Amino acid sequence: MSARTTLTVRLGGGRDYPIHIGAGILGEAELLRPHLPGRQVMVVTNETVAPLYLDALAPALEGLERREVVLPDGEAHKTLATVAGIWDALLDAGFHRTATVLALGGGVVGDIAGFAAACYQRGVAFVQVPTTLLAQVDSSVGGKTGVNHPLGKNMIGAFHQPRCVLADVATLDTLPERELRAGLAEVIKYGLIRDPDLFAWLEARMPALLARERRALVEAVAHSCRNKAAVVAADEREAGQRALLNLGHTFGHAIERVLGYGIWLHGEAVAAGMVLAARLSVEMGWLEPAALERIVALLEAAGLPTAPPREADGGAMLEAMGLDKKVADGRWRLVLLRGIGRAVVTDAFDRNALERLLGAG
Ligand SMILES: NC(=O)c1ccc[n+]([C@@H]2O[C@H](COP(=O)([O-])OP(=O)(O)OC[C@H]3O[C@@H](n4cnc5c(N)ncnc54)[C@H](O)[C@@H]3O)[C@@H](O)[C@H]2O)c1
Ligand SMILES: O=C(O)C(=O)C[C@@H](O)[C@H](O)[C@H](O)COP(=O)(O)O
Ligand SMILES: [Zn+2]
Repeated sequence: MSARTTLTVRLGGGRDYPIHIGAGILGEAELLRPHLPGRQVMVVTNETVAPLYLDALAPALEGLERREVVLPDGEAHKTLATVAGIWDALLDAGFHRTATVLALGGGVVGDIAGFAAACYQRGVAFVQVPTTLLAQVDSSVGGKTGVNHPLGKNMIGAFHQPRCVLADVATLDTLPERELRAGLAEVIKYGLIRDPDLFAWLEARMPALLARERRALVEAVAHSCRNKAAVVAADEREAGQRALLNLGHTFGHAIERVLGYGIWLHGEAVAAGMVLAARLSVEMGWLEPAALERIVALLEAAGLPTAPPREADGGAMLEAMGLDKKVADGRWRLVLLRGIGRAVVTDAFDRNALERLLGAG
């Protein structure tokens, strides 16, 4: 694979969009400019990312009417109140329907900014410039935007697709180690749900990824986005197979909520959640114990947790899981595994086994 690559998310109806992946592409105007409907751009970023990357982005926006909103950092700020602050800034600036909201940051900034864009004047253009591994491999693609509610993760939101995604892996140089590892959880997820070759590649290339070798990072982002783009193109609004992207998330979101948002990182909670899903799959006789061992070994190699934290009470986890967005008319659905690279969405799981697994039986 070359140092840079471009993929396309195929939605049809004139809504296809590019994902540009490379090192040092942040300031390249020609990648961004064709996707901006007007001259007004509101850059939404946070207090950590702004001093690191606002200047590097500037050449891409030269000559435009550019404003910034700098949010406080952290999952705890992924709230409706933060979104309201962005709407205030858009109105204060006199921004019109031809404005673009550009998210510069990780998944938290992207989810918040995307939701602000989805609602402002009933929807303005949105561009994603993800600067964490997790955001580059997952959250910047696919159009899920939104915020948390005290009772549940991502409970308030909208589907609002970006016009363009610009993933500059050079920005990952400054990412804290713990955040890099958290991003790897979502990469491993794609291997587990639909790409056994990616899983095997990760088993071989984990040291290179942890060493942040550029080539390995570009490949990991490209493999991940290729998988996500295919799933999203086939099922944009999660009527069916898109729910596979939720592997580990019913458990993971419950961990995040029960501990308090921001205590465990999203990727960490998803890692532990994927192991719980794999263990339940083994209990059901759907997954070979040897596959579970491979999954645990890969997550350990990435330095990720493979069990929920002791403080996450099983009963509280179950209660949180009952609010999951895949629950339909009270019928729970989980993403389970029938092999590495073969996930299913199912309501045919053993409730007693689930309760035993969480220590809530
Ligand atoms: N919309 C989706 O499809 C989707 C998919 C997966 C996750 N998510 C959401 O994404 C969020 C997690 O995103 P995340 O893991 O990117 O966390 P994050 O946005 O909190 O970023 C992690 C940390 O890294 C900092 N940071 C960002 N870029 C940096 C850089 N280049 N150098 C140094 N520091 C940097 C941030 O300020 C933050 O402190 C969760 O809220 C999760 O629910 C959404
Ligand atoms: O894009 C999707 O679809 C996903 O499920 C990707 C997940 O990694 C992501 O965490 C998403 O925000 C979870 O969605 P939710 O609908 O369960 O809130
Ligand atoms: Zn996720």
